[in-house]
Amino acid sequence: MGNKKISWGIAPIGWRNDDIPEIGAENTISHLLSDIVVAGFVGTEVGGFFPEPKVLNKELQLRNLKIAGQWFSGFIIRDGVEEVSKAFLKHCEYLKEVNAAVAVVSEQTYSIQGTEKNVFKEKPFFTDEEWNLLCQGLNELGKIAEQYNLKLVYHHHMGTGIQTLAEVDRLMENTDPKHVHLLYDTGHIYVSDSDYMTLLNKHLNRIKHIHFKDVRQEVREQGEKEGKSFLQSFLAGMFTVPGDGCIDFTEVFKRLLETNYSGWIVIEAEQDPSVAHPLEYALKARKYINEELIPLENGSLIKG
Ligand SMILES: O=C1C[C@@H](O)[C@H](O)[C@@H](O)C1=O
Ligand SMILES: [Co+2]
Repeated sequence: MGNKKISWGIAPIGWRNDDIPEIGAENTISHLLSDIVVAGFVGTEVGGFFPEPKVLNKELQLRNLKIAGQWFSGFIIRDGVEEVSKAFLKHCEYLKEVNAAVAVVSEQTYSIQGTEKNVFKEKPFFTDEEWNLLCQGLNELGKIAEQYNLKLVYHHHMGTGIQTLAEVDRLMENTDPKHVHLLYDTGHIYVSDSDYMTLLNKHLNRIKHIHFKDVRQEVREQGEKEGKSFLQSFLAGMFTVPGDGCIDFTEVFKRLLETNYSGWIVIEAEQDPSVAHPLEYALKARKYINEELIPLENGSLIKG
């Protein structure tokens, strides 16, 4: 039997992308959710185009799908935690209604992820005072999430103040492990640091949510040479599904099994859906999981 402690999901980002809402706009919620079932995944994350909880729950129920969580852009440094808490409360209310497990938080103050800046060279850095504000603020948001039975998982991200391993280390050291957990995104840490195992090994006990994102090394190198932005990089095909890029997910998955990881692993591969057919890539991801990862559990080929 597949490992019951791990739920395999796939994010809407291959069909529609909140960072560039125009692309894939023809993909409806029914289309997305049905594709997810066809590809053999048990859930997804909420995208910006998702409907109100009642409508979403009906669509999920019809397909026996679950919601893992949803991204939240925080501006704790820019706006202060009081202001951010108001929006975060609403976010958590929505997530509770759709029975999600995690609230994915990323600090977007000074972020260049949606701009035309060179994502390989122009990321922001926080001052000591800003670090304090952020860490204290995240502790507060984490407590709010718990009131809704959710875990706050912090998403390190290219082009933001929390991008590198050193920055993740500092964030983990200065936030309360009771309230602030970590989302491990293989693609973001690899593009940033050319390494994905150190973060995993160092912060295993804080990791409560995972994004499996693979990287096409040649596209990454070309993007770096040309000084591409984050959006230009993913449109050029920097990211792909596990098994299609340079990350060895067997190494990652073995480590997760050894340490009894329990929770979601969500495939998250943003590409231009007019270039990379979303269902084709979802099926490719599932094939890789079934053939290369699940057998590492017990030699079983049954879907998890
Ligand atoms: O988890 C994510 C959510 C997206 O909005 C983001 O840009 C993407 O890169 C990601 O990892
Ligand atoms: Co991610």
